[in-house]
Amino acid sequence: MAEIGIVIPAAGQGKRMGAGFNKQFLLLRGQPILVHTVRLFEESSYVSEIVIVGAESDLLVIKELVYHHKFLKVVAIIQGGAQRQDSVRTGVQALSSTIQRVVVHDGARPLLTLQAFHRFLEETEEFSAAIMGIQLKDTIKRVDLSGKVLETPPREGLRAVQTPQIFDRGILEEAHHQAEKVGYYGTDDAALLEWMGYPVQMVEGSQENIKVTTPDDLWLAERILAMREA
Ligand SMILES: Nc1ccn([C@@H]2O[C@H](COP(=O)(O)OP(=O)(O)OP(=O)(O)O)[C@@H](O)[C@H]2O)c(=O)n1
Ligand SMILES: C[C@](O)(CO)[C@H](O)COP(=O)(O)O
Repeated sequence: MAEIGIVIPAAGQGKRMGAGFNKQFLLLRGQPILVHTVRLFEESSYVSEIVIVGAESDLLVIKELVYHHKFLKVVAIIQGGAQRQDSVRTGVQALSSTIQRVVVHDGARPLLTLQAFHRFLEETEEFSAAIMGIQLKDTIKRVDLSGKVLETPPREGLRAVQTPQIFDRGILEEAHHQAEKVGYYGTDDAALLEWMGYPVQMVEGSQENIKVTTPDDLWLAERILAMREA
């Protein structure tokens, strides 16, 4: 398997969490969310390098955490941008030039397991771009701004998308570069490749791989981790 470089965007403000500070530092089983996320990749034998992208005001704390936990694969801790996409673009640039396969994983998804990550790597090895997603449990409706229902898209063809997302570095950098040039923003990195016309493969994700976004997610994440420890 090719050498893998990990980019962890962790430069958000966590507004929906409402903690008043970056949610990556909230504790789960006594450890900051970001520590859980980084540890997973530190422990993976497939991973050579990790880049963490943080907000300017958080960089020192992140450096201390990396030092304290002896995360030796972390090669750079750099300042992020205004949007997640800006943070990822900057993060990819900080990987060594030898890294040609890049995984992007939200700092706010601390529940990915080594087993799920390795299965993802194996299932996506042949694809230049691939992502994880899960089937939807609810019916989805498209609505207008007033709330009027416009349509009910068939659920079979829909997935709720997660990270990790894996890419050949060349096309990821090209997509980010072109998107930046014209000011195109997507809510994940795969959207930029789709926009460029590159194929993106979907593989099955994990129901437990939630993004800790709101206080109820923190509650759920704590319970999932407690269950795993039991
Ligand atoms: N400018 C930004 C915005 C987000 N992120 C990161 O992208 C991931 C997914 O974003 P999200 O869960 O939306 O985090 P926040 O942007 O912090 O949340 P909110 O939108 O509630 O402020 C997070 O790990 C977040 O830190 C980032 O690196 N740079
Ligand atoms: C990348 C992502 O986690 C896939 O679901 C999601 O799009 C990030 O969105 P956010 O609004 O930046 O949390």
